Amino acid sequence: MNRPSVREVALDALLKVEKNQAYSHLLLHSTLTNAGLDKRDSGLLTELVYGTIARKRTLDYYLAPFIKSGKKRALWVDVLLRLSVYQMVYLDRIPDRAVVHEAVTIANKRGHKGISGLVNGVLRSIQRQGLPDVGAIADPIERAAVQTSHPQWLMARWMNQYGENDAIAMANANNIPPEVCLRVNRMKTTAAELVAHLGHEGVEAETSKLLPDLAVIIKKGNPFVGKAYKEGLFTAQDEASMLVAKLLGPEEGMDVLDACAAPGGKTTHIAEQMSGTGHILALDLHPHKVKLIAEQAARLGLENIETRAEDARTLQTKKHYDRVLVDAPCTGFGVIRRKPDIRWSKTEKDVKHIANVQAAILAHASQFVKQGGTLVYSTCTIEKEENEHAIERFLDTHPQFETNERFYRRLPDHIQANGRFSPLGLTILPHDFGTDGFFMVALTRKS
Ligand SMILES: C[S@@+](CC[C@H](N)C(=O)[O-])C[C@H]1O[C@@H](n2cnc3c(N)ncnc32)[C@H](O)[C@@H]1O
Repeated sequence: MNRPSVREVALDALLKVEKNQAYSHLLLHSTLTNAGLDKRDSGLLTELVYGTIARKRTLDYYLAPFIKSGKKRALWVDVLLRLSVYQMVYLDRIPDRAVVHEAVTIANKRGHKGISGLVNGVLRSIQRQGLPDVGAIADPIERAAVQTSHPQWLMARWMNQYGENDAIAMANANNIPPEVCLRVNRMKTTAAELVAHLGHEGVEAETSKLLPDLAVIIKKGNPFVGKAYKEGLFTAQDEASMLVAKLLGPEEGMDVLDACAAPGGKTTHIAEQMSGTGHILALDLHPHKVKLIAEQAARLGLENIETRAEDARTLQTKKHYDRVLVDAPCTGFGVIRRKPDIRWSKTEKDVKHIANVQAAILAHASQFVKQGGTLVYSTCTIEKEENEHAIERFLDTHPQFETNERFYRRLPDHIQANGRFSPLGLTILPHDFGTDGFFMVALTRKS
C-alpha cells in the first residue's frame, strides 16, 4: 500500500483539529510520532498544519470569490483548498503547478470527478486572476483581522486595550513561528558550556540576547534526542516565561508554594535557583499533569520538589511560605504563535469564566504567604481582564498586600528599560522582545 503523502497527512491533521477542536500542538506531536516521516517531511508537515491553521481567515478571504457560497461541500474539500492556497501564497519553494497537481490527486482519491474538477477549477482561477485585495475592506477592525488572520472580536478587544498599532503588530507576531529556546540548568552547566555540549551533538545553538546567562536559542538541529537532554542540562522554556521565577526571587533554603505548577517549567526553574535546597510544594489540579512535573524534576536532578494533585482553591495547610507563585490558567493569548488554533477555539465567554477561576486561586493561595513574603501572579495572556484588572480587584479586597516595584530590579536591564510597566504589573506583548506574551506582578504581604 502506498504511504500517504505529507499533504494528505497534513489534510487529515487539519480535519481533526476542525472537527474535534483538537489542540494543534498535541495533535501534531502524535501525528509526527506516528507518521514515520523523515526530518524534511516532518518540517514541511509542521509548517503546513500550523501555517494553514494560523492563516485560516486570510485564506478564506482569498478563496471566497472563487467558490460558490451557500453550496454545501464536504469539510475536507474546504480544508484541502485552504491548505493548497496556503502553499501558493506563503511557501515560495513549492511551484504552484505542483500544488494544484497534488490537490487534484488527493481530491480524486477522496471524492468523485466533480470534486477534483472543482478543486482544479478554483486553484487555476486563483493562479490566473490573482488574489482579492485585503486593503479593499473598508472597516479597519475587519481589515486588520483578515490581514493578520484573527477573529474580529479579538482584534476589536486588542485595539481597545492596546491601540491599533500594537494590536496589529501583536497579531502579526502571532504568525511568526517561535525559535526553540532552552533554559540552562545552572546546577549542572553554564550557557556557554551548553552551547558547546550541543555543538558536539550536531545541534547549532547560541546564547540568548535577552538572558545571556540563562537561555540558549537553537539555530539548527533537535536538542531533545541527545545526551545533554537526558542528563538534564536544560529545559525547553520561553524567555518571557523564565522572567517569572526571576521576579519571584527564591533564595536557598526557602519554602515555596507553586499553586498551578504543571508541567513544571517554572517549578524546576525555582528549584534550580534554590540550588536544590529548601522545599517547593508544586500543586496542579490534574493528576496526569502532576506526573510531568515529577518526571522533569528527576531528569534535572532536583530533589527539593514535592508534587501533589490538588485544587489550589481548596488547599488546606497550616504552613506559610516565603514565596508563593500563582501562574494561573488563562486564555493563553500570549502563546498563539505556539498554539495557533487558540485564536479560533476561545471565545469572549472564556475570558470571563477563566477570570473567575484566577480570582479564586489567587485569593485562596494568598493566605499562605508569610508576612513580608512575596506573591507572584503571572499569566501567558495579554487580556487585561485576566491581568491588571485581576490584580486591581485582588488589591481592593486584600489590603494586606501591596505591589512591589523594587522586585523588577531582578529582571534583565533590557526589560527594565523597555518593558510595559504599570502600577499593576509588567505586560510583555509578543512583538516587544520576540518572546511569548506574558503578564507578571510581584506583591508583598505587609509585615
Ligand atoms: C499556565 S499553566 C501552569 C504552567 C506551569 N506553571 C509551568 O510553568 O510549566 C496553569 C496550570 O494550572 C492548572 N490548574 C487549573 N486550575 C487549577 C486549580 N484550580 N488548582 C491548581 N491548578 C490548576 C492547569 O492544569 C495548568 O497546568
